[in-house]
Amino acid sequence: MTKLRSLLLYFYIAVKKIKLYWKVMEPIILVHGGAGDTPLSRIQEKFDGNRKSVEAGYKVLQNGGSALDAVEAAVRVMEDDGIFNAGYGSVLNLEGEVEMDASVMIGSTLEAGAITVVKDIANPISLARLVMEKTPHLLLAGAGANKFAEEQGIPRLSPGQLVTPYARSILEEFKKQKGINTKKIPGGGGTVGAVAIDKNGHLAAATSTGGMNGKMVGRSSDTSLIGSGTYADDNIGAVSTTGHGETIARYCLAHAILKTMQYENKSADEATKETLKKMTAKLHNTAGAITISKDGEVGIGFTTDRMSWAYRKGNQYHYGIEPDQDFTKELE
Ligand SMILES: NC(=O)C[C@H](N)C(=O)O
Repeated sequence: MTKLRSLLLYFYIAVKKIKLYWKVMEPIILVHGGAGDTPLSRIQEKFDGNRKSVEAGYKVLQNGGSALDAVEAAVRVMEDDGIFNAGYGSVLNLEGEVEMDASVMIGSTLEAGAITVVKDIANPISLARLVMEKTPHLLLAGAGANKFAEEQGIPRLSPGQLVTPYARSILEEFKKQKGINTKKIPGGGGTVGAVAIDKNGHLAAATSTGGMNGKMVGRSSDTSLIGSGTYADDNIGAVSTTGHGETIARYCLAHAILKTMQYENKSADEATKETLKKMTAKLHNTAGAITISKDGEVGIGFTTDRMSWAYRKGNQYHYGIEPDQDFTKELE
């Protein structure tokens, strides 16, 4: 009997050690569809878009795919949707054009890629990934980034193909209101982002945006800046942010959230909410963020009126858009 007991104990310790060595994680994909004053009429469409995005990302993770592949797949779905301010549906600059920013980062090696002020491509997030994987650089801008896209075989769309009637209408509204109101996010946000942890415990983050409605031509946003819009580190967590870009960039928001987790021993949710509150108190402007910690904790926060978000962990699907909202669904 004692022999059997010590054998069982031995087996238990061995399994624990193996698990520690090959960190087997429950995969999670968490997405956002932008922080801002989303009109009530667009809430359901945002929920639908976030659900499709989570489905795409989770499928990758379920099949044993990497966090990087999952966040790219999730963001691509939202870039194609039309309801979000990214890819098709991006807000317009003062001259009525779409100029997009995106960034991606992997937590295992801290490799990252970004693009800014890019025109006429469907999926900026995939171009950011190519910058990471195929160039010695971190960030490509404007005409150079578009040239690289062509070299990589990414089709160039015709001018105006990414412009939706909604984007055109809010630019008109913005122009009527005369000029850039730096304290508000004109156009109600809608940037998209995703963070994921895969079964090997690796993290990745991705963010994509059309920027700000009525922005100056050539304006580049926080979404293209590693540390502001996007950050991932397997030793801490992964973050994607959204909101007033100039404020997020000055606060290095994504990195600030992770440092709060690392040095102040806060959970992903505490760090996300508290860092956002501190940023808003100091810089008097608003934002939102989503976070996954290295242990698979989820963090969601925003100081804007709304931010649509959704995640899947196992068979649990969670989503919301208002403060403190958390709808839960049990999936098959
Ligand atoms: N809604 C957003 O997230 C906008 C983006 N952060 C920007 O400033 O361009």
